[in-house]
Amino acid sequence: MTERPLLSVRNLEKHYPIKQGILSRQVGAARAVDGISFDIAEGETLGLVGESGCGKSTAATSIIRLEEPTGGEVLFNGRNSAAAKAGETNDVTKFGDAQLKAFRRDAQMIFQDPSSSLDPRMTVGGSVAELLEVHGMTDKKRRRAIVENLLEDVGLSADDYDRYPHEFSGGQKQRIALARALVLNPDLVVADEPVSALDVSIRAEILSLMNDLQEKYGLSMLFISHDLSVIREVSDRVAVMYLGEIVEIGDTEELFSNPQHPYTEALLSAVPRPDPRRKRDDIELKGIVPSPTDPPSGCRFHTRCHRVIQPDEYDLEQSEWRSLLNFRDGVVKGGLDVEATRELLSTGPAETDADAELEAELRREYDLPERLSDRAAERTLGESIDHVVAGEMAEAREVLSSAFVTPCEQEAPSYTDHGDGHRSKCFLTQEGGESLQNRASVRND
Ligand SMILES: Nc1ncnc2c1ncn2[C@@H]1O[C@H](COP(=O)(O)OP(=O)(O)OP(=O)(O)O)[C@@H](O)[C@H]1O
Repeated sequence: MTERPLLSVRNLEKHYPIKQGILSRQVGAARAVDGISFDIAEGETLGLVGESGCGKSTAATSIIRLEEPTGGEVLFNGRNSAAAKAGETNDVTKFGDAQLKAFRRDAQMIFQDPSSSLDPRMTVGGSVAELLEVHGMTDKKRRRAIVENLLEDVGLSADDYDRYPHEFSGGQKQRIALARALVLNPDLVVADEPVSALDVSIRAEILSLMNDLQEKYGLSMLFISHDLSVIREVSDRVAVMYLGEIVEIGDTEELFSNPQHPYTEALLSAVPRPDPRRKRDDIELKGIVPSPTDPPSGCRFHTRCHRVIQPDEYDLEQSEWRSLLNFRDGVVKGGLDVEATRELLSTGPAETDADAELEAELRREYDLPERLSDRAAERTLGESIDHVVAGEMAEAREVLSSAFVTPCEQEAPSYTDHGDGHRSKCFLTQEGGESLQNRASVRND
């Protein structure tokens, strides 16, 4: 690793305004990327992983300045981007037109759909060579020679120069997109889900080609995927993103073998195992990713976390505590439709006790046992369910939101350093310094 990283992203933000009314007044913001920081060294691949909607693509397009970031810095030390020129900024977010043009040589992007970067009316060679022309190469023969060479480098043939995109398969089109990304000899390639749209049989070929090209061209890469197996294969380091934030970052093998954030742990538990007979505790990530327009308070993952912290006064099974918070949120945030549940039950046998049946159904719906293992918590839960059954929702909300509060929602955790650049953002490892592996494993049965 050289002293100065090729790319340093610092507190990068992209907030989309939410407007309403005829005057289009701004009423809020979608915090798609909300203060992310990382470095990418020369020749290094950083994998960026997370569920759909967590902000990966927005991070990519903001870094490359296809969209204007709303905050933070993107410090870039590429060959042509003027960083070397005394007195000029190396912050991409502040680049003027000339610097931006140079940056567009140094930093290239590859998208999930290769067709998006290919003009169907141009030969593939023409659309790759076009970039050389735009950046000042006037010699047509030279352009053709360079592109023919490159087509061979990406596993196509020089003869493919005069063919059109529709004559190629998806995998071949992604090879052409790679040639297009590489023709200006960039320092950085940002690849956003480059193999997700391809047949599984083709994926391995393209990934291995990308690995080879990276070595040959000495590229740095930001590789985005929702698929941890793909990320593991290509990345030197991995950043895990959740709802606009990076919750964990570290060397690939370290992060995979010793995850420090419950979200990473849950993502890893969903990766297919080489040997399915090997026992492992599957962690089911329940619920959808909350909206970046209204992210949860404190730790953003607390609404789904299987390790969400209990207050000292209770001694509940961890899964009970999770269910209790889900029930609380259902009542408090209005996700629970008591009348619909009651109506559904009213089709059952007439002689059953409707209120008792409703209580049982609510407990079933939220995976709450007949009785919680903690007596005080059970008393409070019982009281709140009585209110719900009686239709006293305000009272139920009051009881639940004052009795069941997790420290995880009260303030945001800061990063804990686990050594060698491995950092995570969770109270569990922050407070005791104890690793997740040393804690009792948590299962969702
Ligand atoms: N132009 C926009 N205006 C408002 N919100 C947006 C806009 N573009 C994206 N978002 C929101 O920002 C969040 C992050 O989206 P983004 O596409 O970056 O996520 P992602 O992790 O790349 O997901 P995917 O893998 O599905 O593309 C989403 O909630 C999305 O709805």
